[in-house]
Amino acid sequence: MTEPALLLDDVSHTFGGRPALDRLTLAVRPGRVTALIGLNGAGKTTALRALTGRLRPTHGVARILGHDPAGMPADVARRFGHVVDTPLVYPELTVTENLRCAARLHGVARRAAAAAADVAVGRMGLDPWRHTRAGALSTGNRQRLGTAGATLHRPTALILDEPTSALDPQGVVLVRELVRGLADDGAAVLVSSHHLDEVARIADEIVVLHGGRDVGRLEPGGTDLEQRFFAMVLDAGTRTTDTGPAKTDPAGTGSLR
Ligand SMILES: Nc1ncnc2c1ncn2[C@@H]1O[C@H](COP(=O)(O)OP(=O)(O)OP(=O)(O)O)[C@@H](O)[C@H]1O
Repeated sequence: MTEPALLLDDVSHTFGGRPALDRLTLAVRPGRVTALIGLNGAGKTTALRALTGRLRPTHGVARILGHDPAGMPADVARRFGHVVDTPLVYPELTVTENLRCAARLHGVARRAAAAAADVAVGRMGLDPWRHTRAGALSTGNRQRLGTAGATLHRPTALILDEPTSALDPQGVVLVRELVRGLADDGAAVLVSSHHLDEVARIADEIVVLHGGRDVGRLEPGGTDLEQRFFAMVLDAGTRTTDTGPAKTDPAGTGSLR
């Protein structure tokens, strides 16, 4: 079996004594998309921050392509892409300039960077805004730009924290195609989301987090995902963090917000 390209091994983290992650182990192998799903405060972003090296976990090990994320060699860092917290976008630069910059930062040669930026503009539906300053973009288009910048070098390991949270239905489809395309080319992708319907369409595996713990897996092709999600969360109890009681979804949107 191939080695995981993204790995959290027995990772725990506390904030001021409060557990945010509790012995979480997660491995994403090349060609696979894993979705992390959970209620607000479940620990999704903390897990992704630990994996990207933005947070040094209290216990356990994080690895990106076999390396400590806080000290990746440059050639490994160039095969990695991520958007966690705020996307790396320069507000004073245009969409195209930002993407060229992102390509260069990921080690793409100058001439190829211009071409990669053009492809990324098209792929994320940003053509009407290619000469717009990033600071003047709508929230959704800024999110499209962040995702484009993190993926235009075709990373082999990719982490996206709620990549569709601000997107319209067209943007959701574009992100889905992008993520699936990268995975089909061999990338390992870890994506967090609140939207079961959406992750069921792109993920090979759905990991349910609650109170910082892995409380079970959902089969993306399965039925009654939402019911099974809430059953897992209720089973796990409400003993940790500020996750709070499980919420229902009266609007039937499939959103867990
Ligand atoms: N910098 C921080 N300082 C203190 N507590 C934090 C910090 N970041 C996260 N937490 C706490 O850790 C727990 C997990 O938070 P996290 O942001 O990882 O959850 P999440 O699943 O991403 O939530 P959401 O769906 O709301 O984005 C929560 O109890 C949160 O309050």
